[in-house]
Amino acid sequence: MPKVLVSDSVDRAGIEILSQVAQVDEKTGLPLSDLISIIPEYDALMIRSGTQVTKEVIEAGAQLKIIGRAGVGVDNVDVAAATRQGIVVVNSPEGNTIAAAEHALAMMMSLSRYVPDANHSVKSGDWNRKAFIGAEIYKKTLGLIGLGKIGSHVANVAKAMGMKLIAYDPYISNERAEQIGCRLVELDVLIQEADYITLHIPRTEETANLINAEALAKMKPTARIINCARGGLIDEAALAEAVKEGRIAGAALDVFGNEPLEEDSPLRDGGKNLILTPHLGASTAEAQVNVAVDVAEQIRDVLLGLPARSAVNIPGLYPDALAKLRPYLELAETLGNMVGQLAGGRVESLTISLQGDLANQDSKPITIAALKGLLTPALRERVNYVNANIEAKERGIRIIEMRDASVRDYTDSLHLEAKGSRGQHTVTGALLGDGELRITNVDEFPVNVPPIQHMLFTRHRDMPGIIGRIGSLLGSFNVNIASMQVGRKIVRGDAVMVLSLDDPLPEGILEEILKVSGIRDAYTVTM
Ligand SMILES: NC(=O)c1ccc[n+]([C@@H]2O[C@H](COP(=O)([O-])OP(=O)(O)OC[C@H]3O[C@@H](n4cnc5c(N)ncnc54)[C@H](O)[C@@H]3O)[C@@H](O)[C@H]2O)c1
Ligand SMILES: O=C(O)CC[C@@H](O)C(=O)O
Repeated sequence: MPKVLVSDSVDRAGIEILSQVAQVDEKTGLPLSDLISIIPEYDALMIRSGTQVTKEVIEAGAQLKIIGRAGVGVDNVDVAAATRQGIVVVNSPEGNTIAAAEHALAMMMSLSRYVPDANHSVKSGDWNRKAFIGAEIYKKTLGLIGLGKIGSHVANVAKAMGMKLIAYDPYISNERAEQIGCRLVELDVLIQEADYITLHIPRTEETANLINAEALAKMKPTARIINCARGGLIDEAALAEAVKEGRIAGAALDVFGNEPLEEDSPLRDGGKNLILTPHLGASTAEAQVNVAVDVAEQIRDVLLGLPARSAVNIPGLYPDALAKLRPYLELAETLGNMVGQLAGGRVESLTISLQGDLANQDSKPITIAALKGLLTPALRERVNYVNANIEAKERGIRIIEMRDASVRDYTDSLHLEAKGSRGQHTVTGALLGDGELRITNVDEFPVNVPPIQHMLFTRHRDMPGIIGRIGSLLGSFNVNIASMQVGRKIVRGDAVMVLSLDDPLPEGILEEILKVSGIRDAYTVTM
């Protein structure tokens, strides 16, 4: 009988499902070293946010077939290490949507009417009605940062309560926002116009510290901000100061940069205008049953040799088909991610061309993998092989599939073309004999580079000195170049440069690159 380790507390409904097919051991609060020493015995691991599934845990889990996260965020799992080892990582992308949305709404109402402090005051023997004069939310403007599943539900409820809605989400179409009754605006406008700001975005390189001291300074003095999404989106020290000094009216946080929140965090001294909860967004009886059942069913299915429905890293295919397709899926996902970033946020269409021998393969999983890659910068772990198609359709992305067996530059290659806010861009990639990925063409210019985490692409005029100038500029910002490739069709004509970098590009450098004579465009791509 297979063995499942449940290392965080999950609802009994999940344990009962697992017990039908496996021996289930519940061992919560294990130190990392203990987890590493016992994990080799297990076929599956079920967690919430309390267990850190590091590379070491995954490498020790020689028998592991699946890691199930009873919740959305897989930030506590090294997904790349799991994928390399062929371990399926599954989550429950929707099981706690309503719970998290309702918590954000509860925070908004509590902030407006000082519910926590008023409650505390009565319980301490006081009857002070003057200290708690609140504000109405009716006819106030709610600014939603992120209009995905949770943001949309918050918007619908807030609309019914008479609020005006504005939203900032660079990956959502105007049509979708209109359906929800929201006006899409730029971030700066939202920050300056909203009476309430609520965040419903993942934490990514792009969103880390999105609400910093500068943004807080632009908010209305009567405005209140709520974060029930992820820690690290708001500068906590700057927020504590802004609330303390009355530069904004209040803040409510459920999530923090470090959890549990540090004892000496300045947020703890925020008074009645700062409400803190210990990451309770998903903590409803209903959500806990939903996520436990959703994930336990997937673990059961994978242990029985069936596909998982919400795999974050590997699509829901039968194991044999999956083993054959996996390298192409990785290629498609990488190219999708890359072409989406080159095309800019709001992608209108994606054309996927299967070339050479690949033209004879089942295109569906490859298209889904490309869409998953395309949507990953926006949705992170919320996009998976199951929902990528639906998410793309909801965003109004037109998908075109093509096959051309006659293209024979490589045995098989994949060509993606995306049209977005920065125009039309293309990327082609292939698998080398050893299974290594190669980008073989960018914007129809031939190159030969392996994809890596930090990359810089330029469009420029092929002319003497340009490569040296870009190299020196990166050097002056202390950015190390791992490799560099130039692709051109004719000498001294149009060209592309692809630089693989050891370090992320610091702020401001793109503007400097664009000033270099001969450079027409420059884009960063982070994988
Ligand atoms: N507090 C909790 O317990 C709890 C519970 C569930 C979910 N969450 C978190 O809530 C967040 C939102 O979840 P969801 O289910 O709505 O996710 P979702 O994927 O459905 O929506 C996220 C939205 O953010 C948008 N987005 C991405 N990058 C952006 C950017 N730079 N600027 C503006 N918008 C951007 C995306 O386009 C998308 O529409 C996630 O971080 C999730 O982990 C927290
Ligand atoms: O309560 C939890 O397990 C975390 C909930 C939430 O942040 C999630 O990512 O699903």
